[in-house]
Amino acid sequence: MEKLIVEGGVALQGTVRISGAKNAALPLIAATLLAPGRHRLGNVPNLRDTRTFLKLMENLGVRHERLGDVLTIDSTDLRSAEAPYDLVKTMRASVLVLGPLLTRMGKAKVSMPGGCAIGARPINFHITGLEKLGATCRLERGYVDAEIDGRLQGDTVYFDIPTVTGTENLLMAAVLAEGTTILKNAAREPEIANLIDMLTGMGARIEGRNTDRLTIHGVDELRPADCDIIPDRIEAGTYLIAIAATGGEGTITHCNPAHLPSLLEKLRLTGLIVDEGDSTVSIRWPKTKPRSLKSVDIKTMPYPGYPTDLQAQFMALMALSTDVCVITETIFENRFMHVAELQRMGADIRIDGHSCVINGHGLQGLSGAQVMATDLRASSSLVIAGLAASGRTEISRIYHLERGYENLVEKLTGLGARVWKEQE
Ligand SMILES: CC(=O)N[C@H]1[C@@H](OP(=O)(O)OP(=O)(O)OC[C@H]2O[C@@H](n3ccc(=O)[nH]c3=O)[C@H](O)[C@@H]2O)O[C@H](CO)[C@@H](O)[C@@H]1O
Ligand SMILES: C=C(OP(=O)(O)O)C(=O)O
Repeated sequence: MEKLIVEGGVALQGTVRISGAKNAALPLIAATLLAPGRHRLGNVPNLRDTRTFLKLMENLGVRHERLGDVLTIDSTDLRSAEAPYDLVKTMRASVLVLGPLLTRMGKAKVSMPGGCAIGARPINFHITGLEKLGATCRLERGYVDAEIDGRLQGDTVYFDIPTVTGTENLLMAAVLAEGTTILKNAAREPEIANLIDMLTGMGARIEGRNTDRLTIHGVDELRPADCDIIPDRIEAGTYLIAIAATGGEGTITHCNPAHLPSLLEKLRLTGLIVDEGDSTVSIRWPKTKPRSLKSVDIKTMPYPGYPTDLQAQFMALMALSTDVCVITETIFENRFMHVAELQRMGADIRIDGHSCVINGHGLQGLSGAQVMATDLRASSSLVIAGLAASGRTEISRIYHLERGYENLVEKLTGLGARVWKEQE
C-alpha cells in the first residue's frame, strides 16, 4: 500500500487545471446502458472510481475505449443485468446501474452498496421510487432484485430528502417509461443537469432542469449521444481551499465558478479576494500583513447550499483561522472522521453532535504528523492540513484519495508543493 508524504509550509502559487467531475461521469456512463450504439463522453476523469465503474459495465457486456479524456462506450451487446457485490462494495455509485438496467433489460440484480465511513446511506428512496413506477423489488441476500412486467409506468415520485443518486436513478428509469413521471423534491446538483443534458441528447424529453421538480415524458426509444462531463466542483473547491490554507495565491482553470456559489462566498468572508472569470477562479490576499483568515461558520445543505463533499476541507482551513466558528453537517450522520486526524496535527476542534466547534490557531497553527485517510474527502482535508503544517505529514490509506482526485501529486507539485508517494 502507498502513503502520501507532504513536507508542509510552502505557500502554493500558480495555476491548476480542474478535471471532469467524478459524480457526473459515473451517472453519464450508467446512462449509456439505456441505448445500444456508440456513445461518446468527453472530459472523463481517469480515477479509481471511473475505472471501477467501467469494470462493472464490462461485466454487464458493455465495451469501451479511452483516448485521452474521451471515452467511447458501446452497450449494444448487454448480456447481464447483475451488479455483483465485489464490484459494488468499493463504490456506492454502482447503484446507478439499477434504473437503466431495469429499463433496458426488464430486470436488475444489484448488490446493496452498504454503509461506509460517512454514514448508513440507505437506498430506500431509489427502491420506493422504482416501485411507484411499477417495478417489483425484493431484497434478498444483500441484493436488490428488481423486475418489471412490460414497461415502467409514469407516476409521481416525491423524495422525502433530495437524493442525488436517487434522482439520477429515477430519471434514467423514467425516460423510457410509458407516460409522464414527475419527480418532486428532486436534487438540484449540477451533476443532475449534466445527466439531463446527456439524456436529452439521447432523445429523452425532460422539463425542469436545475429545479426540484422534474417532469419526464417517456419516449419509446433512445439513441446514442455525445456529451461532455462538467468540471469537478469538489476538486475545484479543494484546490482553492488548499491554496488559501498555505497562505498562497493562485488560479484554478477549466472550472465552472457558477457551480461553487456557497464556497466562493464563504472564502470571501474569510477575507480573501476571490475573482471569478468565465471558467477560472483566482484567490489572492488583501495588502495588509500579516496574512490571516477570519473564522466563518458553515452548514452543509443540498445544492445550492454548502456541499457536504467540501465540509472536511473547509474544517482544515478553519483550524488555521484566527477565531472560533461552527461547522454543522446535516447530510451524513458520520462525516467527522477527519476530526481525530486533524487533532493529531494540532487542530483545536470539539465535536458537539452534528456540529464541530473549531478554535483557529492561525496560519502557522498546525504541525505535521502521521495520520490515516478514512474516506475520500476526509483524506483531502488531511492533505490540505499537511500542506499548511510545519514539518512532515505522512498520510496512509491514500487509495481513498485516488477515488476522486486525478493526478493529485502532479497537480500539487505544479503549484509548488513538496508532496510524493512512498510504499508503506
Ligand atoms: C456518486 C455521488 O454522486 N455521490 C454524491 C451523492 O451521494 P448520494 O447520492 O449517495 O447521496 P444522497 O443525495 O442520496 O444523500 C442525501 C441524504 O439522503 C439520505 N438518503 C438517500 C437515499 C435514500 O434512498 N435514502 C436516504 O435516506 C442519505 O443517507 C443522506 O442523508 O450526493 C452526496 C450528497 O451531496 C455526496 O456527498 C456524494 O458525493
Ligand atoms: C461521498 C463521495 O462519494 P461517493 O458517494 O461515491 O461515496 C464523495 O465524492 O465525496
